[in-house]
Amino acid sequence: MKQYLELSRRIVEQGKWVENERTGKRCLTVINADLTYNVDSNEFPLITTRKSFWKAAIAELLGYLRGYSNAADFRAIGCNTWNANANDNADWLNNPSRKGEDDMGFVYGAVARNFPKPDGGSIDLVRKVVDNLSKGIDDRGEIITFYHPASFHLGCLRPCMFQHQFSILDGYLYLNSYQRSCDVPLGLNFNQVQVYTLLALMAQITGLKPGKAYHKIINAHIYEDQLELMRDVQLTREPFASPQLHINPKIKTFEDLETWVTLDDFSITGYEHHESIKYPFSV
Ligand SMILES: Nc1nc(=O)c2c([nH]1)NC[C@@H]1CN(c3ccc(C(=O)N[C@@H](CCC(=O)O)C(=O)O)cc3)CN21
Ligand SMILES: O=c1ccn([C@H]2C[C@H](O)[C@@H](COP(=O)(O)O)O2)c(=O)[nH]1
Repeated sequence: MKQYLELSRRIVEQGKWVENERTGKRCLTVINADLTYNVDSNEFPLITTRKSFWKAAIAELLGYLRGYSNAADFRAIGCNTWNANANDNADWLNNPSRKGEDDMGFVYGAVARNFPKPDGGSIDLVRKVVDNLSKGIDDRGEIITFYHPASFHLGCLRPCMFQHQFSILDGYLYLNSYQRSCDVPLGLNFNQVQVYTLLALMAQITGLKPGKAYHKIINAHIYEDQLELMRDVQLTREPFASPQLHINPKIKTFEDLETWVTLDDFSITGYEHHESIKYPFSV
């Protein structure tokens, strides 16, 4: 929580204004932030200076791992975050490759699970990483990437948290996650949960002990219509201690994640928080 507040404060105090053409709004922006999460000691990086709807963030992660590319599939598992990008953005609505209501196109997990090969066919990057880690193999390239620039025209949004690399060292599993663009008031609240949970889940299904997760953010910003709430409300609140995340120990394989796992398999204890803040969302 301290890292989140420090980054938010840094943007408020040192950020520069940048015009964003896609949303038509200005963003107060800083470049580069490195956050570390202690998955080994179960310090779940949940925002405490406002109420966090953390389950939706885990649902979004599950949808990515399953390769979903439709906002209705995300809604069905408890996540509403893709409705606007799938259905309310004029550029995407006019894109001839959009396959109707709720279609997100070729994005995120759909890319990683079917990563196109230049010589034809595709590979499943998630499966490859899970299979190797389960055998204790780290080939120094255990990378799940959602980033496929040649396909950007086929999706509603470029991936923001675009790559996750796993490493094994001394029996511990580590994760480095990369994020090119970060909406700190709204997106980061979810992205912190996702980086943490991805390492915890991957360790659990591969039989490794979770170590640290490292989260690198490149462009970290606050939209102009979010600034007042962040500066005058959220940043004036005192944070509480981190809660703990509990994952159903019956989840043992990637197939479990793909088939029966729901949000009921995740719970937290020790979550003390201030009241919710409703930040504006830019489509
Ligand atoms: N401008 C923007 N910011 C983002 O963070 C973002 C995008 N666009 N587009 C793609 C995804 C969708 N994400 C979202 C979308 C909505 C919320 C949101 O409204 N969160 C609310 C409540 C969520 C709920 O009730 O489940 C929040 O208060 O955190 C968060 C992340 C993250 N990403
Ligand atoms: O997981 C996510 C997904 C998206 N965001 C934010 C970051 C930006 O504010 C927008 C995406 O806009 P671009 O013009 O494509 O950069 O969504 C996030 O923070 N986390």
